[in-house]
Amino acid sequence: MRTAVTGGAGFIGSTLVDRLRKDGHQVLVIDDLSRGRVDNLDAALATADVDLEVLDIRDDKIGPLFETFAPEVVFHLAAQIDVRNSVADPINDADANILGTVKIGSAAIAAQARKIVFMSSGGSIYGSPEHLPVSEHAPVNPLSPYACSKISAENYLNCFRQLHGLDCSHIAPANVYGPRQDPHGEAGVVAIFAREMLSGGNTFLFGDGGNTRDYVFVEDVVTALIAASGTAGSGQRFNIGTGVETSDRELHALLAHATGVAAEPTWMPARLGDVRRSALDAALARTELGWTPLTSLSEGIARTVDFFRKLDTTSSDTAPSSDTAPSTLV
Ligand SMILES: C[C@H]1O[C@H](OP(=O)(O)OP(=O)(O)OC[C@H]2O[C@@H](n3cnc4c(=O)[nH]c(N)nc43)[C@H](O)[C@@H]2O)[C@@H](O)[C@@H](O)C1=O
Repeated sequence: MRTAVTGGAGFIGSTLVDRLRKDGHQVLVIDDLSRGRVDNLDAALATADVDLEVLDIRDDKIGPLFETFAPEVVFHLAAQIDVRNSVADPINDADANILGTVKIGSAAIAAQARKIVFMSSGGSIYGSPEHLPVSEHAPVNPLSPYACSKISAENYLNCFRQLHGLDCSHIAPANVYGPRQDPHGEAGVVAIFAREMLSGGNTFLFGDGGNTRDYVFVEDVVTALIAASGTAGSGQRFNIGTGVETSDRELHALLAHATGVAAEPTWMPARLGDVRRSALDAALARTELGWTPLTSLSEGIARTVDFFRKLDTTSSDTAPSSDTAPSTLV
């Protein structure tokens, strides 16, 4: 199958590209490298099956590029991913995430692609829901421009599906973690703790350390993206998470165990804007996509720590990939 992956040089995107390539697909990566890294694609680009086009998703060249490559499926992961940045600069966020999606969707329609699989954000679009784990039936309640832009992009793609027959599904993950996550970003606490513990730095816990998150391993998210590229789940959003809440304190202890570092965290006041509890109900993905998370948190953390440990010994560059590239947070 011919596939295009926007944001394919980022943390999630490049993991997706690796899987698509191993499954025998042709991949066109579109990434402006604002956050993504070519290093993430080193193995993929060494093959004849993967090409990288360094381009902003809003560039007019996207149309002709898609017409020439003729992807059957477009995985759209490129986005402005910083929630705080979306609050400070909602116009930039809307420009990248809404207009960028309209551009990618229009190019996919013109190139007669079959489907677009969109990276939404299960962690942000429901706000602070009453019941956890939250299902897709819960009302959306965007508390940031970022969440607004993700919901808006879903709506545009659903509209294009009805207007033009370009099929779509939306993958809405919880807190994604794993190798290649950017430890220098605003979010991504697993990568942040791993890097700090391995390099002898400080780790911080905010408030009482009792915030909870649903941590889902990047390989499991990639499995969901690929499962959604078939005919199932037409026009639907799929929450992708484990349904399990892990507190910041518990996460810190798991990372300390995996790195073998016993350092105590530095306690800081609670951060304004931090959600208290978060977990996603992925029942729809289980029934419709046959998806289930295969990686336990302890195994995923061990693999992530292993990645950062090797990076330390093989490179002086301590800044591996970013979240989903040009910019995703989920
Ligand atoms: C939907 C939503 O999802 C994510 O936001 P997040 O859940 O806040 O992600 P995080 O990895 O920054 O924090 C997770 C937990 O970990 C705690 N925590 C402790 N110590 C540190 C610490 O040192 N750094 C950070 N960042 N968090 C820490 C922090 O207080 C929180 O309880 C982002 O993708 C975000 O962009 C987004 O939109």
